[in-house]
Amino acid sequence: MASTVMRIFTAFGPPKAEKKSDAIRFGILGAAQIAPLALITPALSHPEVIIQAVAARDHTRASAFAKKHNIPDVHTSYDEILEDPSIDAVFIPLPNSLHFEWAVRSIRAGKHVLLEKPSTSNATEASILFNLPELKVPNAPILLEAFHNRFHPSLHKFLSFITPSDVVHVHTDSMVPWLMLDKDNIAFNYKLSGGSMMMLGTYNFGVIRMIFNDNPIECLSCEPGIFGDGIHDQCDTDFKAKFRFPNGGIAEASTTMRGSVLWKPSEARVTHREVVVDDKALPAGKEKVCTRIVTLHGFIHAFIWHRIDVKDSFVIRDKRDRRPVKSWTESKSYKAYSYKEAGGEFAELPGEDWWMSYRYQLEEFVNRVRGRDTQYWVEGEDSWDQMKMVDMAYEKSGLGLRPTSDFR
Ligand SMILES: NC(=O)C1=CN([C@@H]2O[C@H](COP(=O)(O)OP(=O)(O)OC[C@H]3O[C@@H](n4cnc5c(N)ncnc54)[C@H](OP(=O)(O)O)[C@@H]3O)[C@@H](O)[C@H]2O)C=CC1
Ligand SMILES: O=C1OC[C@@H](O)[C@H](O)[C@H]1O
Repeated sequence: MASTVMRIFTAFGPPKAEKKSDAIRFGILGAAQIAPLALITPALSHPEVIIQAVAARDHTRASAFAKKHNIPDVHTSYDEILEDPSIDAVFIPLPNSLHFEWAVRSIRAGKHVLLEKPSTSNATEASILFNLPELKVPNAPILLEAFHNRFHPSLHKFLSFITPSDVVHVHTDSMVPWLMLDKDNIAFNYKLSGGSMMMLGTYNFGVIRMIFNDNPIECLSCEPGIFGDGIHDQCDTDFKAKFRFPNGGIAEASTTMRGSVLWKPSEARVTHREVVVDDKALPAGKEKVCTRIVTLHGFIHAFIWHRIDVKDSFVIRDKRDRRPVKSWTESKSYKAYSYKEAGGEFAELPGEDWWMSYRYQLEEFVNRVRGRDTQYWVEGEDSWDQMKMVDMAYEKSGLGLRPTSDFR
């Protein structure tokens, strides 16, 4: 317990690294609520990252934000950050509807881009953004959808217990307590491309796509919940969706942004088909089969808490009539706050148990900018596929796609 408290305490107040003289200088577009968690805090412990500037629509607010977070420069507009030659990279934590425009503008200004999730409002925008000619030239800017949870060691440890082709069913759920978001939140504003699938469900969809290592063929059903007040009703406050994958497997996703006050960690539960297990000790005429269920509790905020449960249900049966002779289960639980703790193939990868998923993500972003190898990355095509899955669900829900920006 004491070590958990210490780990979380250090995650939010990490040791400050001495900055290298050629550190990457970030500008932040918007004094966003998420910026301290997603970038400013992780940057403290990174020797190659300096948060140099912030701009907000309201200069007084930007100045207060800069003072609070020790950011040296305050610019008067987002454009001014893009025009600043001392800025190497930008973080875009704007409402979803503005991701596309400001990512395109930033890339055209030659800045590397860390872009909040979801990458765009829909797949049309994603296809334009991730196929920009400016991204295909030598020394092109780096563009990353900030899918922080996908960089955490726990997710990779979890995936190491899964055989994608054998997955028959996936359950995922995630929630935000209702107290955390009022009706004015950008999450419930259609013009700003809000909705629970955009804000939270996208994590469920991302982890489902990683589990199958594939994209869904079809959204079988999608039932959204809405406020029903005639104002916010194009935005889902919660949803339940079902998808079919190319191997025949089914994935279910449910999310609520009106959850109970008691926070429940997100959960991804994966059921495999029954497979025959080689066992030389078995008498002729008998076979051993196994059905595996792997659960990751805490697939979004794994750095706070997570647990991976692996449950193998074995049966020894008669081959002729499939009559069970013996059955038993073997269960084991794991955690992986660092790659060292994940062990095995991961053991030598960098990180500390107090690194947040955002810190792991920043490590890889810097590696890419520096032209170094990355052990994990979310490619542009992956982000585009992700938005196709989001679109599939919105189409099925009857709420329709989130609006496409006019910006080109
Ligand atoms: N990675 C994560 O864990 C999380 C990611 N997110 C993502 O981050 C992004 C921002 O979320 P969050 O920080 O909660 O958002 P905020 O409500 O804090 O808004 C972000 C910024 O948007 C700017 N903005 C620009 N135009 C508008 C407008 N028309 N209406 C409202 N705001 C505007 C504001 O900038 P200004 O300061 O210039 O006024 C504001 O600071 C979203 O894309 C969301 O999906 C959200 C939560 C968690
Ligand atoms: O990105 C997010 O992660 C955590 C949630 O609390 C938040 O609403 C969401 O946008």
